[in-house]
Amino acid sequence: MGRLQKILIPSLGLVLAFWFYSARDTFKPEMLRGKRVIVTGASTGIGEQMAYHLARMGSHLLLTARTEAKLQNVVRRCLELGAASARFVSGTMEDMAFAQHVVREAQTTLGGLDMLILNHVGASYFGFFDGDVEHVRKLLEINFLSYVAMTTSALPMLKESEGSIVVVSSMAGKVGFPFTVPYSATKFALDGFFSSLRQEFTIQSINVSITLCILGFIDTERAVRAAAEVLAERPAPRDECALEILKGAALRRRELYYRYSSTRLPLLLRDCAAELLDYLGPRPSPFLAAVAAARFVMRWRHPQGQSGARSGGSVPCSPRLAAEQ
Ligand SMILES: NC(=O)C1=CN([C@@H]2O[C@H](COP(=O)(O)OP(=O)(O)OC[C@H]3O[C@@H](n4cnc5c(N)ncnc54)[C@H](OP(=O)(O)O)[C@@H]3O)[C@@H](O)[C@H]2O)C=CC1
Ligand SMILES: CC(C)CCC[C@@H](C)[C@H]1CC[C@H]2[C@@H]3C(=O)C=C4C[C@@H](O)CC[C@]4(C)[C@H]3CC[C@]12C
Repeated sequence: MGRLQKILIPSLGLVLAFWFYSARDTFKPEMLRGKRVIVTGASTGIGEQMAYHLARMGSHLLLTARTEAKLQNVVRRCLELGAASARFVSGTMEDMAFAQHVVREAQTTLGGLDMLILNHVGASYFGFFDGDVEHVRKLLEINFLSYVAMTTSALPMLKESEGSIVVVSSMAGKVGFPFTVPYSATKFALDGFFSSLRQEFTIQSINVSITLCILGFIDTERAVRAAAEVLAERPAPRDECALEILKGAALRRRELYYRYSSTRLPLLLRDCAAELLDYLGPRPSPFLAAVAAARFVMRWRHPQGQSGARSGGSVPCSPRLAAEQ
């Protein structure tokens, strides 16, 4: 009886705590109706899918990316799907002045902002770190500094609306993963900045939520092109991923994990047995990695039609694949 009490009561407590914590509120699409939302990196991939979901929910959309022609199509589709309004601004997030300009557009065209979704990501390579420091700097500007610049400019509007910031990050921003060294560094930086900022908001009673999204492998074109040959894991669907991000944002969650089994569960292991995770965890299948490396060497020797490898400075035996545009 004594042993039963010792095990049963704490277990029951844990189950109740988990149930209470995970079922606090439920998402309803009306939560996003009429909301004024910026989505960055909205010309393709997860950002494009978020724009379509928001359009169906009746939000006002301001979309951005570099490629005008793609943005035009996404805006047209958003209007067909029922967006309250949809427009775009095209430009590069390498330029902090452009990042700030997008936020000013929300002020002038939407009269304010309820949600800032930071999702864009600059092109990088999927292969061994090649020592290119300039590439790391440029990627930090696109994937990290522009997020900081947009947040800073948008804060007065977000304070006014008691709105939300959504930061799209990755498992590679929580654990070290081979072949994504520069990318991973930029995602870790996001966690440091936004998790600290969230604490300051709490101390200052600033009612702006920050949702950090920890994603696993998703089936967007660029990710599949870059990594599907090397990774044993099957990518998760981008439209479902986009909806989960929006649900987490609307419910003002601090972090969200998609998919849970390939993100939250390995992270629990990281926190209690980091070396075990290094050994077991985010590691490509050795067989697939060898096949990819062999294919890479073939392409490197016969570069016709090859799109992935950069000329000069790259390590010939690295499985650098077509992650660059
Ligand atoms: N797919 C995956 O497996 C995973 C993705 N993630 C994260 O999800 C987010 C979306 O990823 P995903 O949809 O796969 O990415 P995509 O490569 O499909 O899309 C990236 C978007 O960013 C835009 N972009 C690229 N460079 C710039 C730039 N210099 N300035 C402005 N915009 C730019 C692109 O448009 P354009 O080229 O027109 O500028 C595009 O709209 C990213 O933050 C990524 O890190 C996280 C984990 C896994
Ligand atoms: C602990 C393990 C069970 C989970 C491992 C998850 C691994 C396989 C997942 C987590 C994050 C994923 C990468 C990512 O975030 C974004 C990109 C950019 C894209 O252009 C090319 C693909 C790439 C590198 C993804 C590759 C697969 C990664 C490493």
